[in-house]
Amino acid sequence: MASTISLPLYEKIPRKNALQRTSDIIIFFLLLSLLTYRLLHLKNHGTTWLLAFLCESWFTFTWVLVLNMKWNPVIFKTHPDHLLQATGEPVELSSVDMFVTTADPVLEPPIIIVNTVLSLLAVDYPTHKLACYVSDDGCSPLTYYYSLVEASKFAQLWVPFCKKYDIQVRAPFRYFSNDHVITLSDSTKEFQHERKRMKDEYQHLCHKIEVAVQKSVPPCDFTGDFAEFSSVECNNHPTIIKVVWENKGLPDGLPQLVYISREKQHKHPHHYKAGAMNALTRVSALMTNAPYMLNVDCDMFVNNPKVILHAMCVLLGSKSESEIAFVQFPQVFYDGLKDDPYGNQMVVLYEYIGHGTAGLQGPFYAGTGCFHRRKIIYGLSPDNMASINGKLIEDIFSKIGNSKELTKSAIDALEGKTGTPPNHNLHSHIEAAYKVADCGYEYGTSWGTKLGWFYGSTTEDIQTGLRIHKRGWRSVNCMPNPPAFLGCVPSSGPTSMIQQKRWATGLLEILLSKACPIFSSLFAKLQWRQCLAYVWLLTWGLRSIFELCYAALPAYCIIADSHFLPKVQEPALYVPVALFLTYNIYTLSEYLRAGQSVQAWWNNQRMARVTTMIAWLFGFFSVMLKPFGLSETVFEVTQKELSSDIGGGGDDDDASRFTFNKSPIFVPGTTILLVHLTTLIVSLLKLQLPPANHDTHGSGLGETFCSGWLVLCFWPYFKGLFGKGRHGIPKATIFKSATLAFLFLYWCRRTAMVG
Ligand SMILES: O=c1ccn([C@@H]2O[C@H](COP(=O)(O)OP(=O)(O)O[C@H]3O[C@H](CO)[C@@H](O)[C@H](O)[C@H]3O)[C@@H](O)[C@H]2O)c(=O)[nH]1
Ligand SMILES: [Mn+2]
Repeated sequence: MASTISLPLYEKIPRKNALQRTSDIIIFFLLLSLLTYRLLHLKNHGTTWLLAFLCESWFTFTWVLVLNMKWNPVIFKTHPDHLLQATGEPVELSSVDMFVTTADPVLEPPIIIVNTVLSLLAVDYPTHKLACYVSDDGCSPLTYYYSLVEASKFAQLWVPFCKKYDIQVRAPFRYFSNDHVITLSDSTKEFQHERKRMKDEYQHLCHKIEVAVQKSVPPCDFTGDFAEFSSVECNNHPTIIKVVWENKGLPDGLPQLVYISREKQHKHPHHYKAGAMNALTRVSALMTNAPYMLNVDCDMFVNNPKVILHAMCVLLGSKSESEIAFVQFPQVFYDGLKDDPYGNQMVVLYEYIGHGTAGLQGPFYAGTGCFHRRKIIYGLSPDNMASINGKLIEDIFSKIGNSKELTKSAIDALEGKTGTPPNHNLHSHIEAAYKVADCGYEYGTSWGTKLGWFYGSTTEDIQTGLRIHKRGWRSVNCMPNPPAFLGCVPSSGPTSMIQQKRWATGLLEILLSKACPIFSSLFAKLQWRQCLAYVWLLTWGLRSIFELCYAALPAYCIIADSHFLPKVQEPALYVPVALFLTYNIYTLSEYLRAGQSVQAWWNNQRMARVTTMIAWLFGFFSVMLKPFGLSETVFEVTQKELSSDIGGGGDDDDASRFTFNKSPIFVPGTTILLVHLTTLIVSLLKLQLPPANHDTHGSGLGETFCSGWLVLCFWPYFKGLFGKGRHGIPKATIFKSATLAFLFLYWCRRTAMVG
C-alpha cells in the first residue's frame, strides 16, 4: 500500500531556536562561573560552602540535561487528507484496538468512562476496523452496566448523529456543556431537532447513572447478565469478560465493544495498570488482533475525531516501518483551573521538552493517548523486522505463555497477517480469552519482563517506552489542532501531591533497576542523547534532596550568622544575581511564547519548588525505604472530576486556592515555610543593626533574599496557616511542623556556637 502513496503523509519540520540556545548557553556559563567561584573560595569556608557547591553542581548537571533536550526541537505535521486521497477508499486502513483502563468506580466515576468510550466509538474511521476494550480493575457492575451496556445503547444514536453532522467534539458531556457554544440559528431545523433529542437522551443516561451511584446499589439483581458480579470483591474475583457489542463487519455500524475485568487474587501481584494493559493485549489478540493499539486513561476522551487518521499518517507513512514504534499525543487537559495554580497542566513542558525530545530518538511514552504497533509490544526489534523466521517464532512461543490460540495470533501479528477477518465472531474466542486473563497465566512467561507493558515501576509508561527505545526504535509526537485527547488534571493539593509522588517513585524505581538508561545506552541501542533525556526524567526524585539542602542553607546561614552567597561588596555577587534574573526572564518568555499568562508562569515556578521539595521527596523516601520493608510502592489512582464538580472553568478564586488534608505530605512544606518565616524576620531585624555589629562573615542580603523568595514560593502554605476547612492546614500538621522547625533552628544555633 505504501508504494501507491505519493503525497507526504507527514513532515518533520525543524524548529528555529537560536535565541533559546543562546539563553541556554548563557545560563550554563553563569552556572559554571558560580561553581568556579565556589571552588576558588572553598577552603576559606566550611561545610556550608561544600554543600552549596554540591547542590550547584547538581543544578548545573540538570541544566546540561535540559539543554540537551531542548537543543534540536522538531515538529511533526500530519496530513490525514493525503491519507484518504492516497488510499482512495478508507477501507484499506488498518484495524486498531482501542484500550481504556479504569480501576476505581469512586475515583473514576462511570459518567467519565461513558464519555471516553462514546468519544472512541464515534471517531472518524471505518467502524468495522475498530474494537474498544475496557479494562475494569475495580470489577464494578456499575462500570459494566452504565459505562458499557447503557452507553452502547446511547451510542446507537450518538455515533450516527456525530457522523451525519460532522460534530467536532464527540464526548457528549463536552458537546452539551454551556461553554461549548454552537450557533444554532444558522443550522437546519432537522439538526436542531435531532440535537435536542440527543441532549434529552444523554440527560436521561446521566440521570440513571446519578441515581445508581447515589444509591450505590447495583443496577440490577445479580441474575442473568450480572450473575458473575454477585459477591465479587474488587481485589479477589474471577475473570469477567463480556462482549457488549459486536460489529458483524459493517463499515457504518458501531465498533466492537468488550468489557474485561481480569482475575485477581489476594496472593497474586496484579501489577496495577501494566498488568491491566497486558491482559488487554492478550484478550484483544484473541478477539481482533489489530496491528495497532491505542490506549487511553479512562478520563482521556477523543477531542479530535480524526485522531486515528493522524496517527496512521505517521505509522503508515514512515519510510520503512522499522523506524517508528509509537505515536504519542500530548496530554492536554480540559477545564483546568485558571493560571495553573498547581503547576501540573504541563503546557510549557510539552511545548519545549516534548518538541525537543521529538528531535532526538523520540518523545517518552506518556501512558495515554498513544498508538503502539502490536508486534513491537511483543518484543520485536528493528533488526528482526526483515525476517520473521522459525527462531523468532520459537522465541515468542517460549515467552508468551501456554495458550495455543494466543501464540498463533502473535505469530500472525509478527508476520503482518493481522486484523479481523470479515464476519468474525468474538464469542467464539471467549473461552480462550478467559484463560489468558487469569492471574496465573503470566507465571513462567515473559509478560512484564520482556514483552508487553513492563512491571516493577509505578510509571509503567516511561519504563515501557524506555524498553522500546532501548531496542533502537524511534517514536514520534503528534500535536494536531484541535488537541487529540483531553483529560482531567488534579485540582486539589492532596491529589496533585500524590500523583507527583507516584511519578517520582516510579521514575526512581526505573533509574535504580536493570532498565537504567545508562546501561541501555552503553549495551543496547538507546541513543546517548536520548539517554540523557531519560536521566533528566528519572532523577526527579533525587532533585528533592539537593533542593531541600539548598533551601536549608540560607536559613542555616542566617541563624549561624555566616553566609553562602557573595556579599554585597563583592563583585562576584553579580553571578548569582545575573543567574537569577536570566533564568526567570528566560522561563517567563517561554511561558509567554506558549500563550500562557505571567500568573501561570509564577504559579509554575512556585509549584516547581513545592513539588520538587515535597512530593518528590516522598517519592524518594518510598523508594529508599522499600528494601527495608518500610514502604510499599503502590499505584494510587488519581481522582477524576468532571468540570461541573469543581465550579466550571475554575474562575472563582476559591477553586484555585490550595487545598490540604491530614496527610503527612504537608508537614515538610509547612516546616520549610515556618523556618523561613523565622529566618526572614531574624535577618530583617539584623539588617537594621548598625554596620559596626556586622563582621564580614555574617549573613547578608543574599541569604535574606533567598529566605524571602522561599516564603513567596510557599505562599499557598502561608495562606493555609490561616485557612479554614480544606483550605487550611490541619492544626496537628502545624504543630508537628512547628516542632520540626524549632528543632532545626535550634540545631543551627548549636552547631554554629560549637563551630
Ligand atoms: O491498578 C490500576 C491502577 C490504575 N489503572 C488505570 O491507569 C490509568 C492512569 O491512572 P491515573 O490514576 O489517572 O494516573 P495519572 O497520574 O493521571 O496517570 C499518568 O501516569 C501514569 C503512570 O504513573 C500513566 O499510567 C498514565 O497513563 C498517565 O496519564 C487510569 O485509567 C486508571 O484507571 C488501572 O487500570 N489499574
Ligand atoms: Mn490521569
